[in-house]
Amino acid sequence: MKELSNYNEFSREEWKHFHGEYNKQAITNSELRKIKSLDDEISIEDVRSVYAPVRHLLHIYLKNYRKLTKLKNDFLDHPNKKVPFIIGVSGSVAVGKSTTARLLKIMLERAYPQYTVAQMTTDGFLYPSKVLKEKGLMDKKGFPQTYDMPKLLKFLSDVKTQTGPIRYPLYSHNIYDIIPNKFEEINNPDILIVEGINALQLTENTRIFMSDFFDFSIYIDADVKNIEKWFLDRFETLLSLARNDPNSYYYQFTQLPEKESLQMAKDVWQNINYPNLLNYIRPTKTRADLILHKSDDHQIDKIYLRKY
Ligand SMILES: Nc1ncnc2c1ncn2[C@@H]1O[C@H](COP(=O)(O)OP(=O)(O)O)[C@@H](O)[C@H]1O
Ligand SMILES: CC(C)(COP(=O)(O)O)[C@@H](O)C(=O)NCCC(=O)O
Repeated sequence: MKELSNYNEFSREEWKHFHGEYNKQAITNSELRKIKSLDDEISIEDVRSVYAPVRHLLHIYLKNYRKLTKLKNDFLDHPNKKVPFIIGVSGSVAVGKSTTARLLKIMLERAYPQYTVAQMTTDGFLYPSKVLKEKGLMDKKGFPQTYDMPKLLKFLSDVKTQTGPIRYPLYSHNIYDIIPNKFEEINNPDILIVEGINALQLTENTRIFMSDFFDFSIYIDADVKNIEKWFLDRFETLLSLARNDPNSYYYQFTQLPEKESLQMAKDVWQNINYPNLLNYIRPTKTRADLILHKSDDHQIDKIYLRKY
């Protein structure tokens, strides 16, 4: 069976017609500036042609989800309380998950001001460096065994079942570690977007998986050579931000000759992030409801929507 045979494939030309409100709720340049992570350049054209129909599709799923939740509660004679609709976003390190998640958040908030939308990354559930060092996993960061999955699954279960604020830990690329004693809160939003390389993975030794909590899932795909380039570009940006910041993890590399620091980043890609993509992330692609494939300039060139 072909890898994507259970998906309908669309070009951006075909996809852009898939909503009844083309050009309505258009996003402005100033709003776009808000969602940019580091040096990215999401094009207005992508927002109009690709992400606006995605937003519309998400709204269809959301309306259906709410209806079903209510009917189920009626059936059980339970009061109908709000349960967050969770969107999972997965894909390689540096493919643009957080940029996409932020864009979707802004677009959903703008189109549906009646909904509260929250967004977070699973990075905060990586074990702290101290624990990774003890386990000999420092050169495997991002691999499935480097995440505290029971804690992450408990967190998602709390989001679906509790009504008050729920805390979660934070990871910083700048210090390359979990930030000690720093937490963020999720407070019963209408929509929660969860992005992470592990979002669609099946966990060993648990009865449930992250995807059990997702009401819609997206995988961001691109050719490996492009992702590697984006990883290296981001590394350079992090390096230039760290030049005057001795507290940054990246500061040490600013002291090396440029050729050496770039080679080091290439090694990190080759020895950690690429094997992770090949063995643990890419195999989860066909679990997503929607696959967005990017071309070399980050523009989405193909869209795959799951048939069943
Ligand atoms: N649509 C885009 N256009 C241009 N650059 C982008 C886009 N999306 C991501 N990038 C860039 O690619 C790199 C990785 O993006 P990021 O969102 O941090 O990825 P992830 O969350 O998957 O690790 C960053 O340098 C970011 O600025
Ligand atoms: C923390 C991460 C696993 C998360 O991935 P991301 O948010 O970059 O998609 C990744 O950025 C990472 O640190 N990987 C380990 C190797 C490295 O890039 O330094």
